[in-house]
Amino acid sequence: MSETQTNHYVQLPVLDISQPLSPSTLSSLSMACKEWGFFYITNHGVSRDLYRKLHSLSNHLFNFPCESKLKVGPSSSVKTYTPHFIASPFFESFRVSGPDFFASAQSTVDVLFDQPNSDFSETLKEYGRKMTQLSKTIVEVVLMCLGDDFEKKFYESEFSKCHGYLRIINYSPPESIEDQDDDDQEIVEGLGMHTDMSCVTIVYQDEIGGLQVRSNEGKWMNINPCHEDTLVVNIGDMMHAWSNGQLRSSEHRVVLKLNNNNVNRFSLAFFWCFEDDKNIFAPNEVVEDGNLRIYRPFVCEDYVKFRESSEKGKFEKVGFTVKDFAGASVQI
Ligand SMILES: O=C(O)CCC(=O)C(=O)O
Ligand SMILES: [Fe+2]
Repeated sequence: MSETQTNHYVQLPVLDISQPLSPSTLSSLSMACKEWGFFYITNHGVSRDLYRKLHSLSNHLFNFPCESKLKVGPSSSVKTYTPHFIASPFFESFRVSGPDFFASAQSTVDVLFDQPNSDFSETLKEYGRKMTQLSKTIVEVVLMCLGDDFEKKFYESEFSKCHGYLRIINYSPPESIEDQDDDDQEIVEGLGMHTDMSCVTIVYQDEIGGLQVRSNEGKWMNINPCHEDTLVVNIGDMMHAWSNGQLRSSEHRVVLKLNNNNVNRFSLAFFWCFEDDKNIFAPNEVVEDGNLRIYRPFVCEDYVKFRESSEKGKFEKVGFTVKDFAGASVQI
């Protein structure tokens, strides 16, 4: 199914993560987190060189024959390789999980390569370490958006056991079609509409673009393709539920144009999540005066399992969100 590309770009604040937060930056960030659940970060400390390396090493893995890649995936309890036709015909991904990113990456490499090779795992170890550091800083900043000193009050007690995993994604371009209108470009979904389950997600997307966020009115808005110097951050369901819905976990998707010179789109999504046995329950201070809780308390792992098993949404292509899972029919 194809549809027509829209040309609306959403305006999002850019947070210089290397600098102390000014009151005006905090206020625009806070607005963006509540309205869009998306913002950009810059000066994140990941070099262009590291991204180039990640891209070329990942391509190497994706270039293995399908039969080899399938050996990585379904055999393990964590679905490390997601083949085409799960999320969409154009989507495939490898997952690398923390905290030992090296070991996780190496278990994939060991299945694919005949010879010992640690280039990929070393690089993933470095990227995992950088994303872990960044995620911690981002969670602190996001907590500041909720109230004065909230990072001091809640970071240690609620967020210090978070863990991360990375999804390395290869989108193959759809084949071009005839009868194309010059103004309106035909598009297909590379990754269907979903919300992330994480507390926060950090996305690197290459220059091709295609990431879109759904506005409150249901309109698809483009998120600028960022170059190596800017990353996209979005709020996921866990943070949304913990903040009693104050921070938005927006529906988003990835669209692919039918004619982009046959170039694959490459992206990296790093998900920073609560520990499995965490009971998510918005603290009193987070529930604004006069408001009630909009989610019943739930255990993180149960939500992840609900998402993985829900028929409509085989993990990446999700029809359900935390609202379906823990939305309170009676407010508490
Ligand atoms: O590929 C992208 O740009 C975003 C991927 C994404 O939203 C996800 O994996 O959850
Ligand atoms: Fe996502």
